Amino acid sequence: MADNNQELLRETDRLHAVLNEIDKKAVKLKQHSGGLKKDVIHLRKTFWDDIKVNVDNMKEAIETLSSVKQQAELLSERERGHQLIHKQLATLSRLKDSAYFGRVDFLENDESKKDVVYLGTASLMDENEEEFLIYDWRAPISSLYYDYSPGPAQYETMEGTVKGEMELKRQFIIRNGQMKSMFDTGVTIGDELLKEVLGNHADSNMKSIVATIQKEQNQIIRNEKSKYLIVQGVAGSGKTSAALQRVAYLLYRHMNELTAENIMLFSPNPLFNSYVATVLPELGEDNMQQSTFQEYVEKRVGKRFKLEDPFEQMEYVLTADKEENYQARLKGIQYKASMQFKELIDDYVSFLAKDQLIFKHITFRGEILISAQTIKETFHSLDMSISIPNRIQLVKERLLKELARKEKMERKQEWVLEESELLNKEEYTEVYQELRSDEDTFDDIDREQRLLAKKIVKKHFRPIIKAIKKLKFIDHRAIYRQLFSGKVKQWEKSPENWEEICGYTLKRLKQKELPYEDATPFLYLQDRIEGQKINTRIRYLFIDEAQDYSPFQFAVLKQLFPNTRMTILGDFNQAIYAHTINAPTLLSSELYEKEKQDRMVLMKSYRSTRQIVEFTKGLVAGGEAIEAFNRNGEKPSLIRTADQDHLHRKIIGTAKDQLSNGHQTVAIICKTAQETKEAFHLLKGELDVQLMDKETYTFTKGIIILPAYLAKGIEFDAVIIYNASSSIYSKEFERKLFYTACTRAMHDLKLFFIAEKTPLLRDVPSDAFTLSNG
Ligand SMILES: Nc1ncnc2c1ncn2[C@@H]1O[C@H](COP(=O)(O)OP(=O)(O)OP(=O)(O)O)[C@@H](O)[C@H]1O
Repeated sequence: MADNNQELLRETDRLHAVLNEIDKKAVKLKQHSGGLKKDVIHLRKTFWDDIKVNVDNMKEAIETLSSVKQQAELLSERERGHQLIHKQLATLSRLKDSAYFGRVDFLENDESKKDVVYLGTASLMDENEEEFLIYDWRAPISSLYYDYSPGPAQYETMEGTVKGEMELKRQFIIRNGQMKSMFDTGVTIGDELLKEVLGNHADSNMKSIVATIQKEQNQIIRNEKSKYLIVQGVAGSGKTSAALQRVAYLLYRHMNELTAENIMLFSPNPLFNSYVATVLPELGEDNMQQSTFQEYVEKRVGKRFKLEDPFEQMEYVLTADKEENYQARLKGIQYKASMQFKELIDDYVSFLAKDQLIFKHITFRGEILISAQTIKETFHSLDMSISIPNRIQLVKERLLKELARKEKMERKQEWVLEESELLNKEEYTEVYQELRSDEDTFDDIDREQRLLAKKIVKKHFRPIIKAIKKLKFIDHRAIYRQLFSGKVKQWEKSPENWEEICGYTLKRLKQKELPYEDATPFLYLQDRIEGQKINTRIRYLFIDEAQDYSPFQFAVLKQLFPNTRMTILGDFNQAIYAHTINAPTLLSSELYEKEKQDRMVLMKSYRSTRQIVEFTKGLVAGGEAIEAFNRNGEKPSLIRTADQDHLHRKIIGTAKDQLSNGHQTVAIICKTAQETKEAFHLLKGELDVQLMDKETYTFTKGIIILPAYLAKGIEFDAVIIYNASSSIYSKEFERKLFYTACTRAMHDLKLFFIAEKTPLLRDVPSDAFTLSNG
């Protein structure tokens, strides 16, 4: 047994021996690094000494260039070497703190000697570089630790399955190089260690979970089979954690051909980006690329519209139900997320191909250089059987030719002469020098003037050429608007309420606003006309909070990343956007070809105490199946208050108590940004509270106040639901938002309300919470 003193002594001795080896390795590396550093400094100082610069003739110039190149290569090789050592030293320092966290003894079938495998965040060899003192947790054999309890066990390698018997499984807690505890486990990963980890306080950064990865999470981390790996996991089941460890795993598995530059994570908001940013560096890996879908859309829409973000749309859906267009917009949001709308756009593209594409004039100095009508005629003069994007390319070529002709003609214009007279001295000298280098021309005044004119016109035409190359002559705004106009109002495939949807959309587009629900269709239509943009750099894409994406968005992502493997993680119970009401999302299996998808389901929640999970599972349909990890705390409390003033007094007292009880992050979660702002102004005089809005990129410990949709993906020691009254959370479609808010709590959940509590609590068993008057 692990508490056997002899065993503990043996393990402590081994730990010391390993630490010793780490020290020795570090010393060696430092010596080597010192040498390299000197080399680098020396090379930089003497870079030009060994190079004979000679550019008198071509041959000499080539020789000079090649010796510069050689010298630069030498320098960069030394620099790379230095960086590598720096990285290795950082790994050793991590191992010095916590060398390993697990051990398995495994006897392979038909072998007489067992393998003793110690698992840590990186591997370490012995002095002779023969035996592994520590195995990286991502090594094939390490899988045993996550997948089996003692008994028959097996693991996969490149060569096939290795079978045998696991004779021992042991866990260690090693901190600052000290053995804090160790225990042998029977079950997969002992509850003890997990309980200890989960009982800790929340941080403003996520932590790595390598020591306690659960079997089903390990399957997600190591899955390499399918193009689409789809994970439906209940709140707090470790989806984001598994995704990040999976990134680390992939970087290890494919270390020679994959770098962090080839992996991208789409996350729900910028705050989440900073929340997860420390996990990979903690594991010694570089962070993957991170973005939000909105960032991608924004970049592409550019300045053409005032683009709405998903949070503004959410705010509208939650607060504007009294506005006259509300229903029309809601229907529009749902329709525009669907594949039906995508099909309608496809039909529209065929219609455009005939003769309805809209172009912009190409203008110069306030005059039309090439009219939209001419561009249109050019487009329609081309063979109809050629695809639109190819025809656009041909139009582009012709426009560039035409522009070259116009550029020549422009040189004779009066303004060019005027501008050449107005050139300042520097500009003139520059031109003059250029002319001088052109043999025998400097005394030819006419020639000089012509060249000057050429240069001036060229400078002015450059932005036009650039715009043409970027296909700016297509009027995408007008084309999208036309889709909703009288001209094409009656589509065979248009939905019942198409007129209403058109009315609302046109109103927004005319104000140069692009509602969030129109952003994806707008870009899709643009791509159908210009040709698709394809990203080949990203080889693995992770989409967290996948329930927020519509089938239409997925169609666009699939086109953008045709060869990318995707890991798609989400929870249908947290689908809070209006387009997901009774509609498929990125988690729906019908979006994927059967043979290309692998689906995993996580039912156990690790984040919250058993009492919080028992409460929150009553909030959603099918919640009975959600399992709680067995960690105890207080039951959530519902506190009735008389009015807003009373509510505030109670919240202030509760938040302060939670902090003094040792909770480090306390979140007051409101329904909307509007409610958050109002509450913040009323509370801030008496409570040290930080306001979080969509522009907040980081948060620190203490009390924060934020709307529920920004709390997505994040967790807090204690959560206060600001106002769970029936007047605030009254509609069925707010259920998932309410569930998302409550499931952010790790240890403590308190809900306040005025007069009557929300009807969304109706199915929560009364013994799952305490109810009191404040
Ligand atoms: N195997 C594990 N060992 C230790 N901690 C774990 C493990 N799995 C999950 N956790 C912890 O549970 C919490 C929730 O994990 P995570 O945020 O990854 O869940 P999620 O499924 O993405 O949640 P949500 O959908 O609610 O945002 C985190 O604190 C995480 O560290």
